[in-house]
Order: sequence, then C-alpha cells, then structure tokens
Amino acid sequence: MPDNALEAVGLHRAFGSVPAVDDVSFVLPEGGSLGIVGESGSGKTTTARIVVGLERADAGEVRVRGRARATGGGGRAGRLARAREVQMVFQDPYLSLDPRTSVEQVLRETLRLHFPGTDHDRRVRELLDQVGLGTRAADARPRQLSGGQRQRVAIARALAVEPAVLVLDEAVAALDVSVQAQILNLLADIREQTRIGYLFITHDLGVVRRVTDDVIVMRRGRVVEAGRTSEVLAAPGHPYTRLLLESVPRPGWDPAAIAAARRAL
Ligand SMILES: Nc1ncnc2c1ncn2[C@@H]1O[C@H](COP(=O)(O)OP(=O)(O)OP(=O)(O)O)[C@@H](O)[C@H]1O
Repeated sequence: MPDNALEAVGLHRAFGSVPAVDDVSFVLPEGGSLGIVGESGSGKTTTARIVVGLERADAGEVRVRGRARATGGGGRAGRLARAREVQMVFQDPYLSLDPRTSVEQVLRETLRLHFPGTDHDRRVRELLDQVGLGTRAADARPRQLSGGQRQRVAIARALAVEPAVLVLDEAVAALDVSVQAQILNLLADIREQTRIGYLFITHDLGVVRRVTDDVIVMRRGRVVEAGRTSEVLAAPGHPYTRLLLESVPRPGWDPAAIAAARRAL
C-alpha cells in the first residue's frame, strides 16, 4: 500500500491556557484532498502551521509519506528538505512575493535553490503553463498582477519545489467569486496531474464541497466530526457541523435563529 501523503497524530498546542489544538489527528492519502473547517479561532491555522513547521506542537507527530517530519535542524539542507515535503499557499500572496522580482525570476530562484546545476528554462515554461500564466505575466512584477494571477504565481512557486503536500490556508478567500472558481478548478486539474495532496484550511463550506474528498470539522481546538466530504455535508452528525452548514447564507437564512442556536450549543 502506498504511504499516505500526510498524517497528523495526536497534535496538541496550547497558548497559555488556550488549547488551540487539542488532540488533532487526520490522514491525507497520496493525491487526496482534505479540508479543515471551523469558525475563526477553532484552531485550523495553528494546525496548518504545525504541519508546515511554522509552529511547534507540544505533543504529537506529523508524518509525510510515512516519515516523521523533523521540526528543525539539519541546517540549510534540512530546511530545503522540509520545504520539499510541504509547501503552503497563503490568503494574500502579495505579502510573500518580492515586489522587485518578476514572476519568471521568482520561479527561477526557487528552482535554483532546490534543483541547482540544471537548466530551468523548460521547467519555468511548464510551471507557467500549468497555472495558466502567459509570457506577459512572466515578465510582470507582483503589483502589475491581479489577485487571481498572484495566487497563480504562489501556486506555481509551490509546485516548483515538487512537494508531497500543499497546504492552502484560506487561499481563495480574498478573491472574487468568479476568480475563486477559476483557481479552484485550476487546483483540481493540478491535483489530477501531479498527485500532490492538498490540505485545505477554510471557513467556507462551498470551497470544501468543491475541492475536498474528506473533511474534518474543528471546534475549540478539537475535531468534532470527520469523514467523506459528501457524506458529512449531506448528513452532518455533529450539531456544530449542522450549525456551520446552516450559517451559509442562502434564501430563507435567518441570522437571529443561527445566533440563538449557536448560544445554545
Ligand atoms: N501565537 C498565538 N498566541 C496566542 N494565542 C494564539 C496564537 N495563535 C493562535 N492563538 C489562539 O489559538 C486559538 C486558535 O487559533 P487559530 O488561528 O488556529 O484558529 P483558526 O480557526 O485558524 O481561526 P482564524 O480563521 O481566525 O485564523 C485562538 O483562540 C487563538 O486566539
């Protein structure tokens, strides 16, 4: 049996007396897509940051392709090796893109760092093509690009490293609905082509429905429900999941009733 792309086993992380992540475990199969949903403060981002290595866990383990993920050490080589396991795409790629560096240069620098000594012309073209950016965008600086294009650059840069897992933290939350749909379609295509596993952090159940196979629902640091996305959304087992589903605005939506249900939970 192939190794899972990612496994989290019994993750814990507290900030003072706040248990931000409280015994969180999940499995992301190779080429799979797992959503982590929950309201603001439920511990989604802290979980993602532990997976990526931006945050340490007080207890528990993260495994990539069956191997325990090192939390640090190994110098530059160790950092590069860890980066090849897991890459992350943030909500606002603008913050992580150097304003003076063109799209093509961004990709070349990443490739040079991870795959030195080879010619990257073909790979740069391939990556631009994969994320649907043309030659004009290749010469552009980040501020000359739209939000959707910048997100494509961030995705291309992450793919350049050929990671096992891509963590997407509210990666489409800042985009218009139509651009959101384009990026989600793009991500679906890329997953088919590359078999990279996706970990989708989002508060948006619409996103979860479109791009994940499995989902875990977090509340106050704990996993309150987990399963196949289609099944959890069609027949949520936990009252909190039902509440999240009911909170998605639609005709007949009554914010006062939702607020009352939330207080009762
Ligand atoms: N660096 C930190 N220091 C102190 N408390 C923190 C820190 N990071 C997160 N927390 C707390 O941990 C809890 C979980 O936060 P986290 O950001 O993981 O939730 P979230 O579900 O991702 O929310 P959001 O969608 O708003 O980012 C919250 O109570 C938060 O205030």
